[in-house]
Amino acid sequence: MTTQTVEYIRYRIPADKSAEFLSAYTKAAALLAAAPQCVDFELARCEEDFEHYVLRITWTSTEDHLEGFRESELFVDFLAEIQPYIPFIEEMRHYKPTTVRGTGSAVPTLYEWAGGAEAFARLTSVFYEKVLADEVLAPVFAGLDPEHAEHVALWLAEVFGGPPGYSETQGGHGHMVAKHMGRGITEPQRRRWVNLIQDAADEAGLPTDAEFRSAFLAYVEWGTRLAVYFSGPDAKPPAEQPVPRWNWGAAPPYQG
Ligand code: HEM
Repeated sequence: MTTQTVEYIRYRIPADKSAEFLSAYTKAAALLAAAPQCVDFELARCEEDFEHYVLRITWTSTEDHLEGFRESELFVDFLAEIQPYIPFIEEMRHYKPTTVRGTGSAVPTLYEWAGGAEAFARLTSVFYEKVLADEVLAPVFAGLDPEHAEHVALWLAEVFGGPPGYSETQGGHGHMVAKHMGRGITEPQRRRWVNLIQDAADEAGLPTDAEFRSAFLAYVEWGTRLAVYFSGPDAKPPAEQPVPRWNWGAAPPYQG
């Protein structure tokens, strides 16, 4: 359970003070942005009743907010900006996030964008043909289970936001990671894996747009580096964790 807490501050600002309120918060925002206890924040104005504003601030924890930020020099400057509006606060409390959370379907998943299950099946089948013909990787995958490519396709599909096919038929994150333990994967092998999966993505016709490929490669970099770590001598078996769910990161899909 995260220690993060979300503070909601509801204001009712008379119409004649609204411009100066927004200007004060524009300055106060720089102080929140500089606070190491602040994760993110947003001030929203009510569409139905312009006098109502809600400021949402996510803090690393309630304690960090009350004993860290509130005791800091930044807070002195922050307070100087927003003090005139304290009498207009209607609610100021911390809320703990519950497990009820999620994202909607406004943004397609990487899985949908790639072309769904068939796209990942094409990808891994081309990829493992390349792997088995590759002088660096062929020895690593000698005696490969014929279903390996299909399993990896299920894994990638699930990671990129598709159905939980790997978790349901093979196991969770720990199961997948365990397949790499003791294999002593080297950096040249890892890098070849990364290069070949990108070649395979081209040949299998996965989208080539900048946003998709940068998100795809980000996961491949992350995943292969974890594979190297877990294949090494110091690796401890991972605690069972859910399969990671990768998303678009800083560059969402371009939908013109
Ligand atoms: C993003 C990176 C990676 C992903 C998503 C991935 C995925 C997987 C999955 C899902 C399995 C289990 C397959 C099954 O359940 O049958 C597996 C096994 C394996 N992986 Fe990876 N892997 C990655 C990186 C690597 C790298 C860099 C290497 C070596 C260069 C590697 C070598 C192997 C080997 C040798 C196995 C065992 C194959 C077998 O069952 O005989 N993997 N991988």
